[in-house]
Amino acid sequence: MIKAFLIKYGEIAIKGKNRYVFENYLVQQIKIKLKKQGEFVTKKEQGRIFVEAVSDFDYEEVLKELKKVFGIVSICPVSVLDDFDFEAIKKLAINHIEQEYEEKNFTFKVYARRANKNYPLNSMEIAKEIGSLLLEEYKELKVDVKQPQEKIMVELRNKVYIYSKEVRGLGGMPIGSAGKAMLLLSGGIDSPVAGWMIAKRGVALDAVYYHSHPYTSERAKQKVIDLAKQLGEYTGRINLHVVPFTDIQLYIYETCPHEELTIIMRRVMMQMAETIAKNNKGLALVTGESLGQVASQTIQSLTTTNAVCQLPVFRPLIALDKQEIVNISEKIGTYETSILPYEDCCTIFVAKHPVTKPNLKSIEKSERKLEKIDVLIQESLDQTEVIKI
Ligand SMILES: Nc1ncnc2c1ncn2[C@@H]1O[C@H](COP(=O)(O)OP(=O)(O)OP(=O)(O)O)[C@@H](O)[C@H]1O
Repeated sequence: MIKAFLIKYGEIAIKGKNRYVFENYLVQQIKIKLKKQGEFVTKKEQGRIFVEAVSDFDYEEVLKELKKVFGIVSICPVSVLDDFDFEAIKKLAINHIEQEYEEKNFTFKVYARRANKNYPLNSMEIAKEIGSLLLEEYKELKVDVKQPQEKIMVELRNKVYIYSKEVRGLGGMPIGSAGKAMLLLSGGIDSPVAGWMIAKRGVALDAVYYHSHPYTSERAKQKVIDLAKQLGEYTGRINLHVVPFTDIQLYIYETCPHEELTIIMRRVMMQMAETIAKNNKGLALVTGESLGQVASQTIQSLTTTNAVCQLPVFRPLIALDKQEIVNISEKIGTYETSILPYEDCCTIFVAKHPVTKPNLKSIEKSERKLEKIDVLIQESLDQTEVIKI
């Protein structure tokens, strides 16, 4: 049975002197992901990562987990041997084909590499010997040196490795290698996708959700928790900050011109997210905004929102169409939850004709009427519930 995997990574390999830092993050993420799958030895080995099971494990489940680790470009199930005796290597090759292929009727080419140049056979000879062996053993196999369906890799390094299948990983950078950010997570389609995209660049995530009970229900909150869990499958631990937002929203509603509600509310959200981020080592904010999607997502609106933030605001969906966002959300598994029909606080207090080109000065003028806002913000931050996902 296959008990090991060779993990290949792309972008990390072109890092300079601090490449090892990124490799360490990747090893750490793999270890975290496989924790519940059994016992594994995970270590760096010559520009790749080698994962070997030392207990029983579920092959499909382990592959599924590894396919959710950012930084991995491909996963090769590998047959491994400590014995360099060529007869033993031949047996390993047969074993490998037996385990990896039900139908043995493909074209193939053997590629060999050896680290020890004193080994009695050179790479060409190893490839030739193993190729002839496979042809002899499986009558339906054919060699195709130009466009083989299967590439059989035989590598003699510190151990003997034989692999032939490469399962594609997600790519990107390992979580944590690019710091941490605070995701503004609503129950919609967009923000989970935005979080996933930023996490793919190596950013660990915390999340904040503004909950306007009783205008938004417990089910709306549960939906956000479920989305955070689905996102957590890729990002690892997320601290979800559930901020009570009703009093703030009502106060803005009573005090400010209704056409400015959305933009003022958004500025308060960003301001609070920034405070929570700064208290939790967050280096940036992330939102699911996409240019032109709604009134609060025009260039003028985004500029007005940015004006209240010191931290950088990442909007990875800014140039994506709705369908492109939907496609990603289906791929990462958040779509079905996102389309559940529970209300969001932004949609409840929305004006009929919101400003689409807000002017910062007039927004600030309206905000000056919000004399109690600092007190309300502080109360709401004090009552924030932190859910560990
Ligand atoms: N209740 C909320 N809690 C936390 N963040 C929110 C909330 N509502 C909106 N946001 C943030 O503001 C962004 C824009 O929200 P808006 O409702 O305008 O757009 P949207 O396109 O419907 O986004 P989404 O699909 O993510 O809900 C969201 O992507 C999210 O990052």
